[in-house]
Amino acid sequence: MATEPKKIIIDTDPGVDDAMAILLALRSPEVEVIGLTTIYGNVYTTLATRNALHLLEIAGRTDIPVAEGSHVTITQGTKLRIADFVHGADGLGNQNFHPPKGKPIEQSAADFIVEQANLYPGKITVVALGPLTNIALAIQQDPAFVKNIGQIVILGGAFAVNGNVNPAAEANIFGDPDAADIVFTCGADVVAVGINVTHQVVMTDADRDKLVCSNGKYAQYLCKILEVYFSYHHDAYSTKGVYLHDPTALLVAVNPSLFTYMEGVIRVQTSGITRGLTLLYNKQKRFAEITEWSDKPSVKVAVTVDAPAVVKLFMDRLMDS
Ligand SMILES: O=c1[nH]cnc2c1ncn2[C@@H]1O[C@H](CO)[C@@H](O)[C@H]1O
Repeated sequence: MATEPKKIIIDTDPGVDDAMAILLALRSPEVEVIGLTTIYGNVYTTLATRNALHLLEIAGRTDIPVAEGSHVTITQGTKLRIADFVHGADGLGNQNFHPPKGKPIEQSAADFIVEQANLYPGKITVVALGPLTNIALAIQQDPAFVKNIGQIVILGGAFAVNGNVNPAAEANIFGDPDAADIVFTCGADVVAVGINVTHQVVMTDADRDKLVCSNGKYAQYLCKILEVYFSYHHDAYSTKGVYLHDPTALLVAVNPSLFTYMEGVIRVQTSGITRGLTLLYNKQKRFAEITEWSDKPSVKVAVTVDAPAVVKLFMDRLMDS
């Protein structure tokens, strides 16, 4: 008996590696993308929406709705940290593509996520690739959301390693630490994939050459937008290639057995010099005192990844497109 594909909503701030993840999802029969919701992070939300619509037009999938998300943090903060130096001013490698023809739907991202979780209780997976504002809003808007949502896969956090914004914080959590703390402690089925895992998954310069030489339609598109992302990595890291953050997290929804996990309680530091720090309590010690981790629900955190298998799946599916 054929199993039905898993319904996923991708909450995204495209972004070069977001584009990789979205195109990979559209090439993955294990999942059905039922919507994209947008958020600030790699670009501002308005541009994220435009890029999401653009990517669906490139892919010939304008049947998939795009719902625009929040322009401010969960605490109404407007001083956002935008990573245009990683992805280019347009978020897609400074290619200045034509504006998309399509428009976002009238519903907000949070309303769309809540509605879909209600329509298909236990069946929807949200793959969150940016700051977690929209997901926290969904949790606040609907008390039944936590019970209705199937799973929330989060690209975010730096578990027992340095961050990528500063030594304490990873970019998506740093973008809205208050929202992240709400999502990690909400009680839903949450899986976190931090940069301790995604930094093991590298697309090398040689892999890029392979993409360039392939006839895959999506591969050809990605090659156009990769230059800025590659040169940022060459400057910022000593790795010979780029990290596949977003596609790696997407693959948790596609094939969870590519990873191993541990369970524990995650809290997020929301102020001070370690704002955005994610701290996992692994439950190996029973503390005498009540702590900020006591009585909070556990989540799953990815700890290892079959990196060669992830890179291969990514390459194969994009080259064969
Ligand atoms: O150095 C960086 N600063 C800010 N954002 C980054 C950096 N590297 C990658 N990303 C973006 O943030 C997420 C992973 O933390 C990824 O979505 C990536 O696109």
